Amino acid sequence: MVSVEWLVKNVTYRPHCYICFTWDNSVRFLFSDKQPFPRWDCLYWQLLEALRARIGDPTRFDDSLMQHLTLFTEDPEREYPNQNVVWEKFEKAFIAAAGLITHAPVLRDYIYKGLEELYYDNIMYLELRSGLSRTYELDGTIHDKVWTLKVFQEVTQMFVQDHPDFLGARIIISAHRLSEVKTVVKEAIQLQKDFPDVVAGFDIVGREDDGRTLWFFREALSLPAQLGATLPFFFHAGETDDEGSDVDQNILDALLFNTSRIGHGYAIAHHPLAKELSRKRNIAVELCPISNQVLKLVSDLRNHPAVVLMSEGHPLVISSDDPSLFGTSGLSYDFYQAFVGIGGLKANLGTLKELASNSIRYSSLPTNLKNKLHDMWLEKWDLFIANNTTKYNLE
Ligand SMILES: O=c1[nH]cnc2c1ncn2[C@@H]1O[C@H](CO)[C@@H](O)[C@H]1O
Repeated sequence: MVSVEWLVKNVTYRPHCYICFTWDNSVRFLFSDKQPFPRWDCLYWQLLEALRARIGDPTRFDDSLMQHLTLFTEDPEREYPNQNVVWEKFEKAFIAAAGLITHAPVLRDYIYKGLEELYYDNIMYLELRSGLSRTYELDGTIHDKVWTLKVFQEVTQMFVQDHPDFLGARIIISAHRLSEVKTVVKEAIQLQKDFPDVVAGFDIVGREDDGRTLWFFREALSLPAQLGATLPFFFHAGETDDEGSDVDQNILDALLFNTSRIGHGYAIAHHPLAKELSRKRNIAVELCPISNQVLKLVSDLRNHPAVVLMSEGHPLVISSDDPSLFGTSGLSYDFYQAFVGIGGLKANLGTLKELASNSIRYSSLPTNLKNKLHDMWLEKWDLFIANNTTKYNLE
């Protein structure tokens, strides 16, 4: 969520930060008040402060750290020849960042800073997918998910106090498809009950193509209904061009499990029944145009199925997926790509207005807050148009 520039230039310069270079050319970070013990993936931890004092060119070193935390490369065609290679690097970057972000004092600053970056891009409300990782203190004390969720709630409230035109933020609790999904569903049910204002729902994340299907998790996903609990689903589904495979069925299963939105939904184009269901039930597809290009799902946006969805008036919203890993921040970059690349020559101001309005319409907010947010946004929109009619020739 937060730019890697901040992670490297601010967070890694804080005291007690250790680094380790792994055998598979990745890095790990750990804050500790004593020399950390070797781990299976990390034999030798070095205090960053001491390491930086020894090396000649700290700027180059910091640049190399940033490269570990993003997908940026000078030569993407050569470095990432296919989806497998780029996904491997992608997951490594998440693991590298985790050591920094899950340090309890950093997490507080990180959430605040993340909201700030969105706020500077005129974003007024956030729905964030998060695994709610456990967090750790300098002495090794571990906090559980409840603690992490409370911190998210506290920091968000603080941010809203400081920025009254920001409405708030909610979390979609996300389980990695390689994890114990059933356990996470049970936890999520409880957290949704205890924090109904903060927990929007549940999702399963991680690479879809070589992972377990939604159908594989059917028992876990039936739990909320069986227990009479509220746990709206916001499934990633159809982030694949692997037509006809088991994972290609996820999109239909997501709908049959009553998903509230569909993350990516790239595969929807060749499932007419799923497309019809999604349209009829008014289930929006979350487009992530930059993610789809960087992670090599599509090389040219004009070939993105959303080109057709948009011209059919299918419910669509824009999402940035993992902005800092793609070297972007906020949402404007993705709006731009959707506008120019997917909307094409027929896109106009009305396209942008519809997409922005959809963000609110298809959010998980209760109706009264949705209306409030929509009014707040419309006022800003009208003011912008009024002030810029001549400048941008908006007539
Ligand atoms: O676009 C995506 N599709 C599926 N999974 C994703 C995407 N972006 C991030 N993650 C997953 O979220 C985890 C971090 O919490 C990562 O491990 C990654 O697998």
